[in-house]
Amino acid sequence: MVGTGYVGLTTGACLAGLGHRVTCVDVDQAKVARLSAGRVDILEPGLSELVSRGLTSGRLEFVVGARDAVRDAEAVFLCVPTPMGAGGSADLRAVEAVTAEIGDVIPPGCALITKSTVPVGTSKRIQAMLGRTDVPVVSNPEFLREGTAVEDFLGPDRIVVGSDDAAAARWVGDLYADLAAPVVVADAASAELVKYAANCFLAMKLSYVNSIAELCERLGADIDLVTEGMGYDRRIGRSFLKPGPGWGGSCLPKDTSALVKVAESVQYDFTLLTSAIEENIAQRDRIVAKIAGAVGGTLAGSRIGVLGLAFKAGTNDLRDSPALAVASVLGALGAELTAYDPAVGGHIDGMTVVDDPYQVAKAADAVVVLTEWDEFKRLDWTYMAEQMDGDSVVDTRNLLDPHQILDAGLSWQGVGRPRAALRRKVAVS
Ligand SMILES: NC(=O)c1ccc[n+]([C@@H]2O[C@H](COP(=O)([O-])OP(=O)(O)OC[C@H]3O[C@@H](n4cnc5c(N)ncnc54)[C@H](O)[C@@H]3O)[C@@H](O)[C@H]2O)c1
Ligand SMILES: O=c1ccn([C@@H]2O[C@H](COP(=O)(O)OP(=O)(O)O[C@H]3O[C@H](CO)[C@@H](O)[C@H](O)[C@H]3O)[C@@H](O)[C@H]2O)c(=O)[nH]1
Repeated sequence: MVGTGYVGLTTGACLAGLGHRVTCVDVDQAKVARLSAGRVDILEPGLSELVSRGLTSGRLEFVVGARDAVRDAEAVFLCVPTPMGAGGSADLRAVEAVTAEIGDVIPPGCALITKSTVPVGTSKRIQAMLGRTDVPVVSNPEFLREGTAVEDFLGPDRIVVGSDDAAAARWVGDLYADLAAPVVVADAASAELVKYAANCFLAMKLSYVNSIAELCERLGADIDLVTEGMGYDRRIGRSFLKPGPGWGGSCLPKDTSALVKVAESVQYDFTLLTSAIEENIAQRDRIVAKIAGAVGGTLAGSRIGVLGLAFKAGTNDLRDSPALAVASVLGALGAELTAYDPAVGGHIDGMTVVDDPYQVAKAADAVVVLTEWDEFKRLDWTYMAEQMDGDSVVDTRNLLDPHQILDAGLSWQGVGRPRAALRRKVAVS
């Protein structure tokens, strides 16, 4: 397993738990030392336990240096980063570096598997770089979500394996036999495209929901009721319908951008997807405007309490966090920010990060919810109101019970929920 991040560590620890012998490799020596001592830095329920069990059983080990690690491997998984590169395409330097590092020492017959998200054509490129016909290259994209990585890995909706060597693809699919998930066996290009097609579909779904939320505000409808009504249609589904400050995280932004670039490379103008990306920026700007409105129109000199910094609840990952993006625009426009996130501490430029949620309310003109942590629902909002100078609460995740906020003497604004929508929700039977 090359790369011990969200994907590599989860895959390694889970496969060890399923009985495989796994060596996890990273270039980060300090991380390897921590992991070898059983210390996991990321917030992933169940992962520490799996790592400890793997270490104790001897089925899991952590090392620096891929060359030695792959010498007697039957399968090598590439789980290294593929961030957004200059110009918006996927940056494949880590994938290529590992391929170059191990290319001449992978044993014949060993499958080289891309679990990293890589553009269509990467399997072919790796095969060409290897210059070997005795090492099949297989695409096996990963669909786990951060915050539920172990649960998602062990209970996937599907496994996708793709290669121009069909037998190798099926062999990789068999590694997951214990997971009882449907296995889609494909050619390499199709498997690589599944990953982008899925992530970009999710991003488009969210941009669509955020657009409908905007319409709700302008038309006096309630997005919670609209999405509830939509979600019962099994063709649409109930999940991924929550409006918010925009979608983010380490995957959706870079993967949407990369697919636009892939489309450009074959002269296809993917306007549906570029619109979804533009809509995501517009959503962030509308949220900033809403917050500005809540402090009287001028952010300069205002004091804003920020609840939530992570890109979604359940993770301490700040990569491409919409919460941080909104906060940084507020800061750039002159607002003074005090922020709290249950999973994030330390210094962040442009704001004071505190470790007590009530401190964000101190002398604040407005308090803004940017990440949907359940903990914020349980705050004593009467006490929050007493701490504040102003009375505005902007709930960009529609997380709080508006009635509780109003009862505390504060004003409440959500997303796609005009004030008229504060009436009781219509029950669906
Ligand atoms: N994070 C997710 O939820 C998720 C889900 C599915 C797919 N993916 C994809 O999986 C890939 C990895 O993502 P991640 O979030 O796990 O990354 P990450 O940043 O959490 O971890 C990557 C790890 O790879 C290590 N690394 C970098 N270069 C290396 C090299 N040359 N040799 C060995 N190790 C090296 C880094 O030190 C780091 O520990 C990306 O392509 C991503 O798009 C991520
Ligand atoms: O109803 C919703 C659901 C999500 N989001 C936002 O969308 C973003 C992405 O959320 P999520 O998809 O849960 O995060 P990730 O952990 O990045 O997972 C995505 O990206 C991974 C990396 O490719 C894939 O493996 C997963 O299948 C895919 O869901 C976050 O900012 C969320 O706050 C909403 O605003 N409303």
